[in-house]
Amino acid sequence: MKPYKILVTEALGPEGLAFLRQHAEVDAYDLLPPEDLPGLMDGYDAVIIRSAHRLTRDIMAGHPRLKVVARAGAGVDNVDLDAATELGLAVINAPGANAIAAAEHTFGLMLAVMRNILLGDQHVREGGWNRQAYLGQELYGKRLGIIGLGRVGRNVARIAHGFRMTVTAYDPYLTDDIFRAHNVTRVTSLEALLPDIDILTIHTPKSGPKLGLDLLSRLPRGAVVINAARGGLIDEDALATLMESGHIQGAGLDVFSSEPPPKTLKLFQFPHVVMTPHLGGSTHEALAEVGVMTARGVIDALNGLTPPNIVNVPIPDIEHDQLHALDYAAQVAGRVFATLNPVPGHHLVLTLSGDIAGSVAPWMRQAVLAAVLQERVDDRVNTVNALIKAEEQGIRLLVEEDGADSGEPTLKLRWEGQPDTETVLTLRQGTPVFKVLAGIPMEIPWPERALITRHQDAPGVVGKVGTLVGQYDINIGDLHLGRTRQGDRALMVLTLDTSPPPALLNAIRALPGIQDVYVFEE
Ligand SMILES: NC(=O)c1ccc[n+]([C@@H]2O[C@H](COP(=O)([O-])OP(=O)(O)OC[C@H]3O[C@@H](n4cnc5c(N)ncnc54)[C@H](O)[C@@H]3O)[C@@H](O)[C@H]2O)c1
Ligand SMILES: O=C(O)CC[C@@H](O)C(=O)O
Repeated sequence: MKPYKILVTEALGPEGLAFLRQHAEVDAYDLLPPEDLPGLMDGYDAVIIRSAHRLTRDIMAGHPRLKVVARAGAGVDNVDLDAATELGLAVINAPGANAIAAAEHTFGLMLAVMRNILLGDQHVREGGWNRQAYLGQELYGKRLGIIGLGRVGRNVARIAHGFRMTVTAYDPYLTDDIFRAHNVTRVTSLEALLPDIDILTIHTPKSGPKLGLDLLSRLPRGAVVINAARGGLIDEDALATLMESGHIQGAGLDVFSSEPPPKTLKLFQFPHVVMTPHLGGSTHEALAEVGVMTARGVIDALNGLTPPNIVNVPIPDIEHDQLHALDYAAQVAGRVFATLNPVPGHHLVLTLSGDIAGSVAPWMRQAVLAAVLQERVDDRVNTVNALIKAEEQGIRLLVEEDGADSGEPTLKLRWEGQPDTETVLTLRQGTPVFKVLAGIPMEIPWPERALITRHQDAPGVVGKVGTLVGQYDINIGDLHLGRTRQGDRALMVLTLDTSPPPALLNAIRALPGIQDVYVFEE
């Protein structure tokens, strides 16, 4: 029996489906009627959609088994990200997997408009041969303006250079280096871009700038407009008005405010508007790439790993193995800290140093916080929703970086004002090593199975615990002792070769001087 059940609501590349089927029972539809989705969500660990479905709060809430939702594509505008995050659902996408396809489709639309390819085709099919009527224009030497120089925008720039176009772009979120690296002239406003280009193409997310009558009118007379990004970025009524007046010569549209567009769409009247049904990412190659990237992300997320294509967690740009090791360290530190200090404070102080300071810190704080909260929140809590759950619990996280940004990654945790709760863990060659536990300095490479006693430092305690463990035929692999000072608070950490039964734990608890016993097992 496979451990997971996954619903795929729309055709996914066969390679992606095959990967999913290695790990999960998969119910895959070529196109699930969207109205059937709400009734089908129960019982799945993950749901993968493409373009025909929307994952709203109502649809995602109330399914205890659901852990991951995925958009097999670049944009995630058809997933309610805030709701998914609050619900602790990891959101996966496939950034860049169809960027080449979308960029090539952009040029398909551009050439179709500039060279009258569809009109010519129709003319020939109708028996015509009027070459003069379909005189076109070259791309060579034209001024291309790109809004959004991301994964698709950069591929568009690359292809444009092949046509010997001059390329200018507007993208306020990127550094100058990226424009230089792609040989693109940077402008810092739409007002600076629009008047000086012949062809405009937009490649932002749905949240990008909306081009209405005012902005589109700034294009020079005779300009061409392409939108293969998201419907609504170009106002369709404004475009129709400017097509009617001849201000805009032609347009290529792959996406629409409403898909499919209504029969009343004014743009249908204009022969120089070329339209395709959201085909930008629809190549065999892109679907294979999208399918595999989405499937891997979904399975990794279900396995508790942090895939690079998770949308609602601030993933650091580090190697997968390093991330995995840090994730484990965060889990261990948070779990042990929360167990040894069961009475929480209001301010959790987390100090990060070494390789986890800087860009790794935003993710690390969520990972640690999730591990701490998992010990005390009934609801689902994970790296996705840790900040929200902490707020609900009245816990504020104070993150400090101690200035050392190289060397062994080290996490220090304590409830503010309670030095006895301090826990320090270092990641040494991939192994978590505690250096302080509950305020007591100790050096403990973390084992797979540990038994910890909290006791009063007194003669005989160690021997009595050891004898009891032996009576249950359990081998002790390692033993560490620490205390604040002679006769005061003490901790003993035993590495056990097999699991201690409840009767043994009760017997240890009953020993004089023992305050508590905890077991940690992988
Ligand atoms: N038609 C299709 O089938 C198809 C296929 C792939 C991608 N897409 C869409 O194309 C668009 C681009 O995809 P991508 O993979 O390149 O995304 P991306 O995230 O890699 O790039 C988007 C770029 O837009 C920039 N941007 C964001 N807001 C902006 C603003 N207000 N002004 C200017 N720039 C802004 C970002 O800085 C980023 O560089 C998305 O909407 C995506 O959903 C459509
Ligand atoms: O092909 C698709 O289903 C989606 C393509 C596109 O909208 C994307 O966001 O990647």
